[in-house]
Amino acid sequence: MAILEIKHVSKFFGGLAANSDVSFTMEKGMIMGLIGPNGAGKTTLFNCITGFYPPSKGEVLFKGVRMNGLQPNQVCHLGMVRTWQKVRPLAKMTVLDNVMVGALARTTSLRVARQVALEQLHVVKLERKEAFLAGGLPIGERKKLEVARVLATKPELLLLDEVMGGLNPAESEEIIQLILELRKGGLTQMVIEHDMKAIMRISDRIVVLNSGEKLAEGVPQEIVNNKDVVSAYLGEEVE
Ligand SMILES: Nc1ncnc2c1ncn2[C@@H]1O[C@H](COP(=O)(O)OP(=O)(O)OP(=O)(O)O)[C@@H](O)[C@H]1O
Repeated sequence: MAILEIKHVSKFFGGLAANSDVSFTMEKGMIMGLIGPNGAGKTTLFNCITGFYPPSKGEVLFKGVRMNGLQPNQVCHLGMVRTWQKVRPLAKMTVLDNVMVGALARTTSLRVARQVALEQLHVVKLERKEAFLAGGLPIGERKKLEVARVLATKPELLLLDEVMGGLNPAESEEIIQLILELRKGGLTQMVIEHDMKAIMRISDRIVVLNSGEKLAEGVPQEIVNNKDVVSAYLGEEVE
């Protein structure tokens, strides 16, 4: 059974269709790349999947359960969680406490939450910063902190929204390796990313959105060779 089924999802803001009749499915353990030009509707689709917006039409099934109408915390509890393009850590709290907030979605024990948070800081290689204030971290480490915080909620499906945005090549490479490590551990992931080389490397399949609609879907090689995709990205580097 597919872990995620997006069925004919549309989202309207007044007269604007930010998502229009989008359908695709994801199998457990895969990485799905979600790409498209600016304003294509990628973040809106994340919001519709994870309960931040109710879809105007269509439905989202996670592990066969209908997500429409659920709140983000309920969706998180069922095992699906997203990161944000613009990371906003709890600036005046330590790095460890930030990650404990994620862990507390699953436990009421501070001791257990601390243990889970330390494990996740180790996964993202931020363990040496556990006592630092989150607000003082540089952007590369803030992004890792955001990933640790959502990992601490123990998701089965993780949605990453431009987690490499604003990072230098070395920091991006660290995130790529992290995403690949998480896949090895069996975590299913959907990744929005503008860095085409990165998305081609990590994705098992890719969905392309354009003006709210699904323009194409396939393995990376099919997407690179798709004329419609190339023309949607005219002027942007696809390979
Ligand atoms: N809350 C909102 N109210 C009104 N319009 C919105 C809202 N959120 C998004 N939009 C519009 O919906 C369209 C899709 O936006 P969205 O942010 O989903 O695109 P995107 O593909 O994630 O873009 P980017 O790559 O620039 O982040 C845009 O035209 C945007 O202005």
